[in-house]
Amino acid sequence: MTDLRGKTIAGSFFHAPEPDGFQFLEDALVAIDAGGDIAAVMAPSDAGYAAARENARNNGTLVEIPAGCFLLPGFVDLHIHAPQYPQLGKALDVPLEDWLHRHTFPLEARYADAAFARRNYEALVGDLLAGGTTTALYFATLHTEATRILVDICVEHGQRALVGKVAMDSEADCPPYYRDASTEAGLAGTRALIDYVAGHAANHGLVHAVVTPRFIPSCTDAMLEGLGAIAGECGCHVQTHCSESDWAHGYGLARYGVTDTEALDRFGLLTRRTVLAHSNFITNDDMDRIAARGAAVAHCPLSNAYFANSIFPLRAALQKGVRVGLGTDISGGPSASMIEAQRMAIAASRMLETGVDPALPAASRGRPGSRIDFALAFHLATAGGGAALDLPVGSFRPGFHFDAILINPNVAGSTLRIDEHTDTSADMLEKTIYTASKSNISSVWVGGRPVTGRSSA
Ligand SMILES: O=c1[nH]c(=O)c2nc[nH]c2[nH]1
Repeated sequence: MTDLRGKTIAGSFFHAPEPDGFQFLEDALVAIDAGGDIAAVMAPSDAGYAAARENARNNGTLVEIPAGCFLLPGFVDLHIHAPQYPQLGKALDVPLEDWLHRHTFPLEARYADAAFARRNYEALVGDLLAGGTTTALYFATLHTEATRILVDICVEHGQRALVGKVAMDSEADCPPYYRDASTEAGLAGTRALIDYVAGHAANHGLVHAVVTPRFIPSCTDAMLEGLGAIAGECGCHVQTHCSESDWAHGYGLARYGVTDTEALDRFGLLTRRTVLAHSNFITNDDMDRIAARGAAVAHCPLSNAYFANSIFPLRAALQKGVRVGLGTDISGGPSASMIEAQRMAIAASRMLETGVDPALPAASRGRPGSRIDFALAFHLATAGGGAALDLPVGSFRPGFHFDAILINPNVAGSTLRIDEHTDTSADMLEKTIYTASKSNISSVWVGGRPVTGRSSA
Protein backbone atom coordinates (compact mmCIF):
# COMPACT_ATOMS: atom_id res chain seq x y z
CA MET A 1 0.00 0.00 0.00
CA THR A 2 1.30 3.37 -0.97
CA ASP A 3 1.76 6.38 1.23
CA LEU A 4 -0.40 8.96 -0.54
CA ARG A 5 0.96 12.05 1.20
CA GLY A 6 2.27 14.35 -1.51
CA LYS A 7 0.74 12.17 -4.24
CA THR A 8 -2.08 12.54 -6.75
CA ILE A 9 -4.45 9.63 -6.91
CA ALA A 10 -6.30 8.83 -10.13
CA GLY A 11 -9.43 6.71 -9.94
CA SER A 12 -13.15 6.69 -9.22
CA PHE A 13 -14.57 7.84 -5.91
CA PHE A 14 -17.97 7.75 -4.22
CA HIS A 15 -18.91 10.16 -1.48
CA ALA A 16 -22.08 11.68 0.00
CA PRO A 17 -21.24 15.11 1.43
CA GLU A 18 -24.93 15.91 1.95
CA PRO A 19 -27.81 13.70 3.14
CA ASP A 20 -29.73 13.94 -0.11
CA GLY A 21 -27.74 11.65 -2.38
CA PHE A 22 -24.27 10.49 -3.33
CA GLN A 23 -21.78 11.72 -5.90
CA PHE A 24 -19.72 9.54 -8.20
CA LEU A 25 -16.41 11.13 -9.13
CA GLU A 26 -15.48 9.03 -12.14
CA ASP A 27 -11.84 9.00 -13.25
CA ALA A 28 -11.14 11.89 -10.92
CA LEU A 29 -7.82 13.20 -9.68
CA VAL A 30 -7.41 13.83 -5.97
CA ALA A 31 -4.24 15.65 -5.00
CA ILE A 32 -3.08 15.10 -1.43
CA ASP A 33 -0.67 17.47 0.27
CA ALA A 34 2.34 16.50 2.35
CA GLY A 35 0.24 16.66 5.52
CA GLY A 36 -2.35 14.18 4.22
CA ASP A 37 -5.08 16.70 3.43
CA ILE A 38 -6.89 16.96 0.12
CA ALA A 39 -5.42 19.83 -1.89
CA ALA A 40 -7.57 19.52 -5.03
CA VAL A 41 -10.27 17.35 -6.60
CA MET A 42 -10.54 17.44 -10.40
CA ALA A 43 -12.98 15.84 -12.82
CA PRO A 44 -11.92 14.94 -16.37
CA SER A 45 -14.11 17.82 -17.63
CA ASP A 46 -12.20 20.39 -15.53
CA ALA A 47 -9.73 22.67 -17.29
CA GLY A 48 -6.28 21.64 -16.19
CA TYR A 49 -7.17 18.00 -15.51
CA ALA A 50 -5.04 16.62 -18.33
CA ALA A 51 -2.10 18.86 -17.46
CA ALA A 52 -2.31 17.98 -13.76
CA ARG A 53 -2.37 14.28 -14.54
CA GLU A 54 0.56 14.58 -16.95
CA ASN A 55 2.47 16.65 -14.46
CA ALA A 56 1.93 14.13 -11.68
CA ARG A 57 2.98 11.30 -13.98
CA ASN A 58 6.14 13.13 -15.01
CA ASN A 59 7.21 13.92 -11.48
CA GLY A 60 6.44 10.43 -10.22
CA THR A 61 3.60 11.38 -7.88
CA LEU A 62 0.72 9.80 -9.83
CA VAL A 63 -0.90 6.75 -8.20
CA GLU A 64 -3.42 4.94 -10.37
CA ILE A 65 -6.12 2.84 -8.73
CA PRO A 66 -6.30 -0.70 -10.19
CA ALA A 67 -9.05 -1.29 -12.76
CA GLY A 68 -12.39 -2.27 -11.24
CA CYS A 69 -11.54 -0.76 -7.84
CA PHE A 70 -12.92 2.46 -6.37
CA LEU A 71 -12.56 4.56 -3.26
CA LEU A 72 -14.95 5.52 -0.47
CA PRO A 73 -14.35 7.86 2.45
CA GLY A 74 -13.29 5.98 5.57
CA PHE A 75 -16.09 5.20 8.00
CA VAL A 76 -16.77 7.16 11.19
CA ASP A 77 -17.92 4.95 14.07
CA LEU A 78 -19.72 7.46 16.25
CA HIS A 79 -20.25 5.19 19.25
CA ILE A 80 -18.12 2.27 20.34
CA HIS A 81 -17.03 0.79 23.66
CA ALA A 82 -13.43 -0.26 23.10
CA PRO A 83 -13.13 -2.48 26.21
CA GLN A 84 -16.17 -4.53 25.27
CA TYR A 85 -14.51 -6.06 22.18
CA PRO A 86 -13.78 -9.41 23.92
CA GLN A 87 -17.53 -9.67 24.54
CA LEU A 88 -18.49 -9.18 20.88
CA GLY A 89 -21.23 -11.64 19.97
CA LYS A 90 -21.90 -12.70 23.56
CA ALA A 91 -24.40 -11.85 26.29
CA LEU A 92 -27.12 -10.38 24.13
CA ASP A 93 -30.15 -11.92 25.78
CA VAL A 94 -30.67 -9.82 28.92
CA PRO A 95 -31.98 -6.28 29.35
CA LEU A 96 -29.53 -3.37 29.44
CA GLU A 97 -29.56 -2.94 33.24
CA ASP A 98 -28.83 -6.66 33.80
CA TRP A 99 -26.30 -6.81 30.98
CA LEU A 100 -24.28 -3.99 32.52
CA HIS A 101 -24.06 -5.61 35.94
CA ARG A 102 -23.80 -9.28 34.92
CA HIS A 103 -21.46 -9.01 31.96
CA THR A 104 -20.17 -5.57 31.05
CA PHE A 105 -18.98 -4.04 34.33
CA PRO A 106 -17.07 -7.24 35.26
CA LEU A 107 -15.38 -7.21 31.85
CA GLU A 108 -14.54 -3.50 31.94
CA ALA A 109 -13.13 -3.87 35.47
CA ARG A 110 -10.45 -6.17 34.04
CA TYR A 111 -8.85 -3.17 32.31
CA ALA A 112 -7.20 -2.35 35.63
CA ASP A 113 -4.66 -4.79 34.17
CA ALA A 114 -2.59 -2.82 31.65
CA ALA A 115 -1.42 -5.93 29.79
CA PHE A 116 -5.01 -7.09 29.31
CA ALA A 117 -5.90 -3.61 28.06
CA ARG A 118 -3.02 -3.44 25.61
CA ARG A 119 -3.74 -6.89 24.17
CA ASN A 120 -7.41 -6.22 23.58
CA TYR A 121 -7.06 -2.63 22.40
CA GLU A 122 -4.36 -3.66 19.90
CA ALA A 123 -6.70 -6.30 18.46
CA LEU A 124 -9.63 -3.90 18.27
CA VAL A 125 -7.87 -0.98 16.62
CA GLY A 126 -6.22 -3.26 14.05
CA ASP A 127 -9.51 -4.96 13.24
CA LEU A 128 -11.42 -1.69 12.97
CA LEU A 129 -8.88 -0.19 10.58
CA ALA A 130 -8.97 -3.32 8.43
CA GLY A 131 -12.76 -2.94 8.34
CA GLY A 132 -12.50 0.65 7.11
CA THR A 133 -13.19 2.55 10.34
CA THR A 134 -10.81 5.48 10.05
CA THR A 135 -12.37 7.57 12.84
CA ALA A 136 -13.83 6.21 16.09
CA LEU A 137 -15.48 7.90 19.05
CA TYR A 138 -14.50 5.58 21.88
CA PHE A 139 -15.74 4.97 25.39
CA ALA A 140 -12.78 3.42 27.24
CA THR A 141 -13.08 2.39 30.90
CA LEU A 142 -12.76 4.35 34.11
CA HIS A 143 -9.04 3.48 34.37
CA THR A 144 -6.69 6.29 33.48
CA GLU A 145 -3.76 4.02 32.61
CA ALA A 146 -5.75 1.75 30.30
CA THR A 147 -7.34 4.78 28.66
CA ARG A 148 -3.90 6.24 27.98
CA ILE A 149 -2.95 2.91 26.42
CA LEU A 150 -5.90 3.17 24.05
CA VAL A 151 -4.77 6.68 23.08
CA ASP A 152 -1.23 5.39 22.47
CA ILE A 153 -2.45 2.50 20.33
CA CYS A 154 -4.61 4.75 18.16
CA VAL A 155 -1.64 7.07 17.66
CA GLU A 156 0.69 4.13 16.89
CA HIS A 157 -1.72 2.55 14.39
CA GLY A 158 -2.67 5.90 12.88
CA GLN A 159 -6.38 5.76 13.62
CA ARG A 160 -8.21 9.07 14.06
CA ALA A 161 -9.90 8.71 17.43
CA LEU A 162 -11.74 10.50 20.18
CA VAL A 163 -11.23 8.74 23.48
CA GLY A 164 -13.04 9.13 26.78
CA LYS A 165 -12.18 7.94 30.25
CA VAL A 166 -15.56 6.78 31.49
CA ALA A 167 -16.85 8.64 34.54
CA MET A 168 -19.13 6.68 36.88
CA ASP A 169 -19.24 7.44 40.58
CA SER A 170 -22.75 6.57 41.76
CA GLU A 171 -22.64 4.29 44.78
CA ALA A 172 -26.27 3.39 44.19
CA ASP A 173 -25.87 2.27 40.59
CA CYS A 174 -22.24 1.24 40.06
CA PRO A 175 -20.73 -1.81 41.79
CA PRO A 176 -17.97 -1.23 44.35
CA TYR A 177 -15.45 -3.07 42.17
CA TYR A 178 -16.13 -0.80 39.19
CA ARG A 179 -16.70 2.82 40.00
CA ASP A 180 -14.56 5.91 40.38
CA ALA A 181 -12.98 5.97 43.83
CA SER A 182 -14.73 9.31 44.38
CA THR A 183 -16.28 12.12 42.39
CA GLU A 184 -13.04 14.06 42.71
CA ALA A 185 -11.02 11.08 41.47
CA GLY A 186 -13.29 10.71 38.43
CA LEU A 187 -12.99 14.39 37.58
CA ALA A 188 -9.24 14.34 38.13
CA GLY A 189 -8.95 11.31 35.83
CA THR A 190 -10.87 13.15 33.12
CA ARG A 191 -8.58 16.18 33.47
CA ALA A 192 -5.53 13.93 33.43
CA LEU A 193 -6.62 12.35 30.14
CA ILE A 194 -7.18 15.75 28.56
CA ASP A 195 -3.67 16.82 29.64
CA TYR A 196 -2.17 13.53 28.46
CA VAL A 197 -3.65 13.83 24.98
CA ALA A 198 -2.72 17.51 24.70
CA GLY A 199 0.86 16.76 25.68
CA HIS A 200 1.29 13.58 23.60
CA ALA A 201 4.42 14.13 21.54
CA ALA A 202 3.47 11.77 18.69
CA ASN A 203 -0.20 12.70 18.46
CA HIS A 204 -0.24 15.66 16.05
CA GLY A 205 -4.00 16.18 16.37
CA LEU A 206 -5.01 12.62 15.43
CA VAL A 207 -6.49 11.73 18.83
CA HIS A 208 -8.74 13.90 21.00
CA ALA A 209 -9.88 13.55 24.61
CA VAL A 210 -13.59 13.32 25.33
CA VAL A 211 -15.57 14.15 28.48
CA THR A 212 -17.50 10.91 29.11
CA PRO A 213 -20.17 10.59 31.78
CA ARG A 214 -21.29 6.98 31.16
CA PHE A 215 -24.97 7.85 31.53
CA ILE A 216 -27.20 9.52 34.07
CA PRO A 217 -27.78 6.40 36.22
CA SER A 218 -24.05 5.88 36.78
CA CYS A 219 -23.21 9.47 37.79
CA THR A 220 -23.95 11.64 40.80
CA ASP A 221 -25.13 15.19 40.28
CA ALA A 222 -21.73 16.38 41.49
CA MET A 223 -20.03 14.34 38.78
CA LEU A 224 -22.35 15.61 36.05
CA GLU A 225 -21.87 19.18 37.24
CA GLY A 226 -18.09 18.79 37.41
CA LEU A 227 -17.89 17.26 33.95
CA GLY A 228 -20.11 20.01 32.54
CA ALA A 229 -17.65 22.55 33.96
CA ILE A 230 -14.67 20.70 32.48
CA ALA A 231 -16.41 20.51 29.08
CA GLY A 232 -17.02 24.25 29.25
CA GLU A 233 -13.40 24.98 30.14
CA CYS A 234 -11.67 22.72 27.65
CA GLY A 235 -14.13 22.86 24.75
CA CYS A 236 -13.68 19.09 24.39
CA HIS A 237 -16.17 16.73 22.88
CA VAL A 238 -18.69 15.17 25.26
CA GLN A 239 -20.25 11.72 24.88
CA THR A 240 -22.85 9.92 26.91
CA HIS A 241 -25.84 7.60 26.55
CA CYS A 242 -29.22 9.27 26.30
CA SER A 243 -32.75 7.86 26.66
CA GLU A 244 -31.65 4.48 25.32
CA SER A 245 -34.21 2.01 26.64
CA ASP A 246 -37.51 2.09 28.54
CA TRP A 247 -35.57 1.55 31.75
CA ALA A 248 -32.81 4.10 31.06
CA HIS A 249 -35.25 6.76 29.84
CA GLY A 250 -37.54 6.15 32.81
CA TYR A 251 -34.61 6.39 35.21
CA GLY A 252 -33.79 9.96 34.14
CA LEU A 253 -37.46 10.98 34.28
CA ALA A 254 -37.85 9.55 37.77
CA ARG A 255 -34.68 11.25 39.05
CA TYR A 256 -35.12 14.69 37.54
CA GLY A 257 -38.71 14.90 36.35
CA VAL A 258 -37.33 15.83 32.93
CA THR A 259 -35.82 13.85 30.07
CA ASP A 260 -32.14 12.92 29.86
CA THR A 261 -31.68 15.57 27.17
CA GLU A 262 -32.99 18.36 29.36
CA ALA A 263 -31.09 17.13 32.41
CA LEU A 264 -27.81 16.93 30.48
CA ASP A 265 -28.44 20.44 29.20
CA ARG A 266 -28.89 21.72 32.76
CA PHE A 267 -25.48 20.27 33.63
CA GLY A 268 -23.79 22.01 30.68
CA LEU A 269 -23.31 18.69 28.91
CA LEU A 270 -25.34 19.42 25.79
CA THR A 271 -23.03 21.42 23.56
CA ARG A 272 -22.07 21.72 19.92
CA ARG A 273 -19.47 19.05 20.70
CA THR A 274 -21.80 16.54 22.36
CA VAL A 275 -22.64 13.15 20.88
CA LEU A 276 -25.62 11.42 22.48
CA ALA A 277 -25.63 7.69 21.94
CA HIS A 278 -28.94 6.04 21.02
CA SER A 279 -31.52 8.66 22.10
CA ASN A 280 -34.34 6.34 21.04
CA PHE A 281 -36.90 7.85 23.39
CA ILE A 282 -36.18 11.54 22.85
CA THR A 283 -39.27 13.70 22.47
CA ASN A 284 -39.97 16.32 19.83
CA ASP A 285 -38.90 18.96 22.34
CA ASP A 286 -35.69 17.05 22.99
CA MET A 287 -34.99 17.01 19.26
CA ASP A 288 -35.50 20.78 19.11
CA ARG A 289 -33.19 21.23 22.08
CA ILE A 290 -30.49 18.97 20.62
CA ALA A 291 -30.71 20.79 17.28
CA ALA A 292 -30.59 24.21 18.97
CA ARG A 293 -27.44 23.25 20.89
CA GLY A 294 -25.91 21.76 17.73
CA ALA A 295 -25.36 18.43 19.49
CA ALA A 296 -25.48 15.15 17.59
CA VAL A 297 -26.92 11.65 17.95
CA ALA A 298 -25.04 8.39 17.37
CA HIS A 299 -27.63 6.02 15.95
CA CYS A 300 -26.73 2.41 16.71
CA PRO A 301 -29.38 0.30 14.99
CA LEU A 302 -27.90 -3.14 15.62
CA SER A 303 -27.46 -2.57 19.35
CA ASN A 304 -30.94 -1.07 19.54
CA ALA A 305 -32.39 -4.38 18.40
CA TYR A 306 -31.06 -5.99 21.59
CA PHE A 307 -31.13 -3.24 24.21
CA ALA A 308 -33.32 -0.29 23.23
CA ASN A 309 -36.84 -1.76 23.12
CA SER A 310 -37.48 0.42 20.07
CA ILE A 311 -36.15 1.87 16.82
CA PHE A 312 -34.63 5.36 16.82
CA PRO A 313 -36.87 7.77 14.83
CA LEU A 314 -34.03 8.73 12.52
CA ARG A 315 -36.05 10.53 9.85
CA ALA A 316 -37.90 12.59 12.42
CA ALA A 317 -34.62 13.63 14.04
CA LEU A 318 -33.08 14.59 10.70
CA GLN A 319 -36.16 16.61 9.81
CA LYS A 320 -35.75 18.50 13.08
CA GLY A 321 -32.20 19.41 12.09
CA VAL A 322 -30.44 17.00 14.48
CA ARG A 323 -27.01 15.94 13.25
CA VAL A 324 -26.80 12.14 13.16
CA GLY A 325 -24.08 9.59 12.49
CA LEU A 326 -23.89 5.82 12.89
CA GLY A 327 -22.26 3.70 15.56
CA THR A 328 -21.55 0.01 15.98
CA ASP A 329 -21.94 0.29 19.78
CA ILE A 330 -19.65 -2.68 20.35
CA SER A 331 -20.55 -4.86 22.17
CA GLY A 332 -24.22 -3.94 22.52
CA GLY A 333 -24.07 -4.29 18.75
CA PRO A 334 -22.41 -7.62 17.88
CA SER A 335 -20.51 -6.42 14.79
CA ALA A 336 -17.46 -4.23 14.33
CA SER A 337 -18.46 -3.47 10.74
CA MET A 338 -19.66 -0.04 9.73
CA ILE A 339 -20.92 -1.57 6.49
CA GLU A 340 -23.13 -3.78 8.64
CA ALA A 341 -24.25 -0.70 10.61
CA GLN A 342 -25.43 0.92 7.37
CA ARG A 343 -27.40 -2.16 6.34
CA MET A 344 -28.98 -2.40 9.75
CA ALA A 345 -29.90 1.30 9.72
CA ILE A 346 -31.75 0.78 6.46
CA ALA A 347 -33.48 -2.38 7.67
CA ALA A 348 -34.46 -0.81 11.00
CA SER A 349 -35.92 2.24 9.25
CA ARG A 350 -38.01 -0.03 7.04
CA MET A 351 -39.32 -1.92 10.06
CA LEU A 352 -40.21 1.33 11.78
CA GLU A 353 -42.01 2.51 8.66
CA THR A 354 -44.13 -0.58 8.15
CA GLY A 355 -44.32 -1.76 11.75
CA VAL A 356 -43.59 -5.36 12.66
CA ASP A 357 -46.60 -6.88 14.40
CA PRO A 358 -48.65 -8.77 11.80
CA ALA A 359 -51.58 -8.89 14.23
CA LEU A 360 -52.08 -5.14 13.69
CA PRO A 361 -53.77 -3.67 10.60
CA ALA A 362 -51.24 -2.39 8.05
CA ALA A 363 -52.54 1.17 8.30
CA SER A 364 -51.74 1.46 12.00
CA ARG A 365 -48.75 -0.87 12.18
CA GLY A 366 -45.87 1.53 11.53
CA ARG A 367 -44.67 5.10 11.18
CA PRO A 368 -45.02 6.31 7.59
CA GLY A 369 -42.09 8.26 6.17
CA SER A 370 -39.44 6.57 8.31
CA ARG A 371 -37.41 4.73 5.72
CA ILE A 372 -33.92 5.65 4.60
CA ASP A 373 -32.08 4.37 1.54
CA PHE A 374 -28.51 3.18 0.95
CA ALA A 375 -27.31 6.65 -0.05
CA LEU A 376 -28.46 8.21 3.21
CA ALA A 377 -27.00 5.33 5.23
CA PHE A 378 -23.70 5.85 3.40
CA HIS A 379 -23.84 9.58 4.16
CA LEU A 380 -24.46 8.91 7.86
CA ALA A 381 -21.54 6.46 8.08
CA THR A 382 -19.12 8.92 6.48
CA ALA A 383 -19.82 12.65 6.07
CA GLY A 384 -22.65 12.60 8.63
CA GLY A 385 -20.34 11.20 11.29
CA GLY A 386 -17.64 13.69 10.38
CA ALA A 387 -20.10 16.60 10.58
CA ALA A 388 -21.39 15.33 13.93
CA LEU A 389 -17.84 15.64 15.26
CA ASP A 390 -17.05 18.87 13.39
CA LEU A 391 -14.07 17.10 11.86
CA PRO A 392 -13.10 17.54 8.21
CA VAL A 393 -13.51 13.87 7.33
CA GLY A 394 -16.02 11.78 5.40
CA SER A 395 -15.92 13.51 2.00
CA PHE A 396 -13.42 13.98 -0.80
CA ARG A 397 -13.32 17.77 -0.53
CA PRO A 398 -10.39 20.18 -0.62
CA GLY A 399 -9.25 20.86 2.93
CA PHE A 400 -10.56 17.53 4.24
CA HIS A 401 -8.26 14.83 5.57
CA PHE A 402 -7.65 12.08 3.05
CA ASP A 403 -9.21 9.23 5.07
CA ALA A 404 -10.25 6.61 2.55
CA ILE A 405 -10.77 2.95 1.80
CA LEU A 406 -10.16 1.08 -1.44
CA ILE A 407 -12.95 -1.27 -2.45
CA ASN A 408 -11.83 -4.15 -4.62
CA PRO A 409 -14.64 -6.36 -5.95
CA ASN A 410 -12.13 -8.74 -7.54
CA VAL A 411 -10.36 -10.25 -4.55
CA ALA A 412 -10.39 -13.80 -3.23
CA GLY A 413 -13.34 -14.16 -0.89
CA SER A 414 -15.19 -11.21 -2.44
CA THR A 415 -18.85 -10.94 -1.53
CA LEU A 416 -19.33 -8.06 -3.98
CA ARG A 417 -20.07 -8.77 -7.64
CA ILE A 418 -20.06 -5.81 -10.01
CA ASP A 419 -20.91 -6.19 -13.67
CA GLU A 420 -19.08 -3.37 -15.38
CA HIS A 421 -21.32 -3.70 -18.46
CA THR A 422 -24.69 -3.46 -16.79
CA ASP A 423 -24.23 -1.93 -13.33
CA THR A 424 -24.65 1.82 -13.06
CA SER A 425 -22.74 3.89 -10.53
CA ALA A 426 -25.83 3.78 -8.27
CA ASP A 427 -25.84 -0.02 -8.61
CA MET A 428 -22.17 -0.15 -7.68
CA LEU A 429 -22.65 1.84 -4.50
CA GLU A 430 -25.88 0.09 -3.54
CA LYS A 431 -24.29 -3.33 -4.04
CA THR A 432 -21.30 -2.22 -1.99
CA ILE A 433 -23.46 -1.14 0.95
CA TYR A 434 -25.58 -4.28 0.83
CA THR A 435 -23.01 -6.96 -0.03
CA ALA A 436 -19.40 -5.85 0.48
CA SER A 437 -17.43 -7.36 3.34
CA LYS A 438 -14.06 -6.88 4.96
CA SER A 439 -12.38 -8.92 2.23
CA ASN A 440 -13.36 -6.20 -0.26
CA ILE A 441 -11.54 -3.49 1.69
CA SER A 442 -8.08 -3.77 0.17
CA SER A 443 -6.42 -0.65 1.52
CA VAL A 444 -7.14 1.97 4.16
CA TRP A 445 -5.57 5.40 4.59
CA VAL A 446 -5.85 7.94 7.38
CA GLY A 447 -4.52 11.36 6.47
CA GLY A 448 -3.00 9.81 3.35
CA ARG A 449 -0.97 7.41 5.48
CA PRO A 450 -1.53 3.69 4.83
CA VAL A 451 -2.79 2.10 8.00
CA THR A 452 -3.48 -1.42 6.80
CA GLY A 453 -3.82 -3.15 3.51
CA ARG A 454 -3.52 -6.13 1.31
CA SER A 455 -3.16 -4.58 -2.16
CA SER A 456 -0.42 -2.69 -3.94
CA ALA A 457 -2.56 0.40 -4.64
O1 LIG B 1 -25.41 0.09 24.92
C1 LIG B 1 -24.92 0.48 26.00
N1 LIG B 1 -23.67 0.08 26.34
C2 LIG B 1 -23.09 0.47 27.49
O2 LIG B 1 -21.95 0.08 27.78
C3 LIG B 1 -23.85 1.33 28.33
N2 LIG B 1 -23.60 1.91 29.49
C4 LIG B 1 -24.68 2.62 29.81
N3 LIG B 1 -25.62 2.50 28.86
C5 LIG B 1 -25.13 1.70 27.94
N4 LIG B 1 -25.65 1.27 26.78
